[in-house]
Amino acid sequence: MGVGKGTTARAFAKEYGVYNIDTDDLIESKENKEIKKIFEKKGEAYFRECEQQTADWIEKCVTGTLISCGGGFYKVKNLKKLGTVVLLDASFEWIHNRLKTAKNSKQKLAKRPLFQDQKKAKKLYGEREKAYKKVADVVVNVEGKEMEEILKEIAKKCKI
Ligand SMILES: Nc1ncnc2c1ncn2[C@@H]1O[C@H](COP(=O)(O)OP(=O)(O)O)[C@@H](O)[C@H]1O
Ligand SMILES: O=C(O)C1=C[C@@H](OP(=O)(O)O)[C@@H](O)[C@H](O)C1
Repeated sequence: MGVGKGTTARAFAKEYGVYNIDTDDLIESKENKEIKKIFEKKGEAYFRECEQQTADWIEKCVTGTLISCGGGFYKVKNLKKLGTVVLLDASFEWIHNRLKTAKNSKQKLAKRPLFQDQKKAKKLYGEREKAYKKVADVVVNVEGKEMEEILKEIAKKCKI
């Protein structure tokens, strides 16, 4: 949540001339609702089902594409069948601080239902930290780094 998956994926796609898709965008489009509204109206469990359906579609239909995802997507059953898993890593405090001090920070926090309560968000981060590292093929620490450096590190570690 807020580490920069979407932004980095878009920058990477531009730099390396590949196509990229985002699982949250795909879900919003299919459901014709913003993520926030899906959580409000149908609940988190339903959203997780949407993520699994998206993962199933990716496994069946998508190749040669950079995919960014939501922070909970790592839980889909077939994650390791989808491709190289890149973890963008940063501390909770750093992520929270960047979101908090961003230009339209209210909006950025509001669109993330699981980031509404800072204590709960930190707890979730703590619970996921180990699991993220376990599923990742490649880990790139992004804290305090310029985008150019992040992109180079991803490309090098993924041998692109
Ligand atoms: N490398 C970066 N440098 C500066 N700001 C960034 C960078 N990556 C992301 N951001 C900012 O951080 C916020 C969260 O990024 P986003 O890509 O939406 O994260 P995620 O997809 O992981 O939730 C956005 O406001 C974005 O503009
Ligand atoms: O961490 C999570 O469980 C979620 C992260 C969000 O995406 P970002 O990681 O882009 O904020 C979005 O998928 C949804 O609000 C749930």
